[in-house]
Amino acid sequence: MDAHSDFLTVRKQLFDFEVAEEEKKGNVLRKCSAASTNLRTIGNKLYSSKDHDERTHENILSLYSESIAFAPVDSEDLALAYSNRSALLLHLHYPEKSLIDIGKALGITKSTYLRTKLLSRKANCLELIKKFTDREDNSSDELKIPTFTPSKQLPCVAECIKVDYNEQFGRHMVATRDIEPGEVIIAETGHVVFPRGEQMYLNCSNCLRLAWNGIPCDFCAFAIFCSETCKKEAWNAYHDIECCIIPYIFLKQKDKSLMSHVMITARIFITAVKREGLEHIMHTAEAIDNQDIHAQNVRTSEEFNCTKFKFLYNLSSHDQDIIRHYGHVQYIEEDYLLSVLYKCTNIFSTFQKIDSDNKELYVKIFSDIKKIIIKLRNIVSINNFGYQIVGDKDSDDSDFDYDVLSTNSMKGLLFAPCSSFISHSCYPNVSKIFMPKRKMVMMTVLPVKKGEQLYCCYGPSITENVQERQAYLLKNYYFTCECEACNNNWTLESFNTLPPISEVDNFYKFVQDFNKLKFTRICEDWMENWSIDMETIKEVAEVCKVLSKNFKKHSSLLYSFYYSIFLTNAFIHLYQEKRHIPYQC
Ligand SMILES: C[S@@+](CC[C@H](N)C(=O)[O-])C[C@H]1O[C@@H](n2cnc3c(N)ncnc32)[C@H](O)[C@@H]1O
Repeated sequence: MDAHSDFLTVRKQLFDFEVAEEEKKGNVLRKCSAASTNLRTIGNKLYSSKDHDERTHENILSLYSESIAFAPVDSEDLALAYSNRSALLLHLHYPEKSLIDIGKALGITKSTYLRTKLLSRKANCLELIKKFTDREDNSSDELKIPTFTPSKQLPCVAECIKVDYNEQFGRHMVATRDIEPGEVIIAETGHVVFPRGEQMYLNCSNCLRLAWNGIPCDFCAFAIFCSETCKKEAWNAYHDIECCIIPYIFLKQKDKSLMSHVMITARIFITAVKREGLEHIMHTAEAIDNQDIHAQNVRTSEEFNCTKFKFLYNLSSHDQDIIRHYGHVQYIEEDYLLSVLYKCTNIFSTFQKIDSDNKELYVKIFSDIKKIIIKLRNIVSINNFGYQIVGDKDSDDSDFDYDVLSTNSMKGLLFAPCSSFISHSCYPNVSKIFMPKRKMVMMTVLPVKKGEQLYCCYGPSITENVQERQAYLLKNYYFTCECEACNNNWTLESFNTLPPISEVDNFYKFVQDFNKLKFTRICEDWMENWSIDMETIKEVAEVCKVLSKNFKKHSSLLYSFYYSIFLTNAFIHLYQEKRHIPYQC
């Protein structure tokens, strides 16, 4: 193709897209009273239905918050949506949260009828506050996790860890001393997050915190924030630009599960352009793309700055593997992202002025930008973390779901670039938890010897067979797993096949030691009360040591695995953000 036809293709791609078309088709893209009323009405229907459970409460909250997001600024619709959400919050016995929404509604409405209703609800709230304050909200920011001395290489990583490189795993994390189980090794505040499709109006768009009193963006209808601070932070970092494109991305992206990937890509790109300037990031990208693979992987400590584009653009992207898997299908998303950014924002203003006679330059610039967006999208695919939370115990006593991998408990995606240097293992020695304000914390759940690699679990573990887990990792992360468990064909079943007693060197001594540790009491206590504290964790660690001292390698692996699961659950129980939407009302 010659430069002229390239130029025509680029122009067509950038200009043929007519945003108004979507609205002509009746798709709601902006704040709109009718859409807000509609959402409120659906919420009201659910609210007045007979049976409420946790899921119903969650749906009503989401619908009222969505109605708030669609209501035009300072409109009666906005007042009504806040008013309805205040009714739900009072219904859930959250009088203090209800008062916040009542205040917002009173500040807007001109209707005497609504004011009277709101004032009467306010009196009910105050009455209830006299009896008790809001139920405990477990999404506190102040949960204290054990701290560590930061490494010089990466400040969010403990000094007992360094980033290393080899051909087999690429960059990975290695222990620089023996590490005990239970040590915190990484505490990173994610660079950006994006909520999962159906969670968009429940959780803060900027930090993923459950937004009981979510406040809307003043311009678009596609973001809810947990506080004015998050709203401002998002606006300054990326939302001023994102706000103009998000409706179109939302409409175009049929597969809502991919929406978060595209939006995280957009946020990384916008944030980088705002911080470092478009020309600068284009030069950086070109320099990195032209480096040989060794130079790309071995970095100096000065270059480990997680907020810098140079660092982000250097993460693993498996570009060639992705093309092999998906062909060019994925590029449609990036074309679209580029075209809405061009059409609806001034992010490319430096280049938009280029004289269209300089066709070659025009084509080069936009194909270079497209290349950057494609690579960022691939980086997001490989390096994102699913931000998980756990339900609260009393939401369903009989059937408490601790399945932390369940997608139901996933709020959205978190992009935490430093933590993504850690490799995967199906028998991991590190576990991760998610805390408010985009924080992800990793801690060891098995002993790690100096020089050993640290591994967390990207999804599958030895509870699945080797073929299944390898297929999952190849499909989602484009690698054939070379962890110890896969190399040795380990599964839980293969551990279970050995008769434990024949494995013990001195059975009676072992039984004596074991009984001293009252392991059964610990397990019973845990199952009944979920009461795990640091003392219990230490006791279980002792059990683990006795087991590994007395058992030969194979059997001790089984116990170590159970121990690591115990510790993982203990940490989740102690520290991870919990979703407590009451199931009773
Ligand atoms: C999130 S990145 C980890 C950091 C990456 N090694 C780097 O150099 O940037 C995931 C990639 O690391 C490599 N990797 C991680 N765990 C692995 C494993 N168990 N076996 C083989 N490769 C692995 C794969 O290339 C995978 O796509």
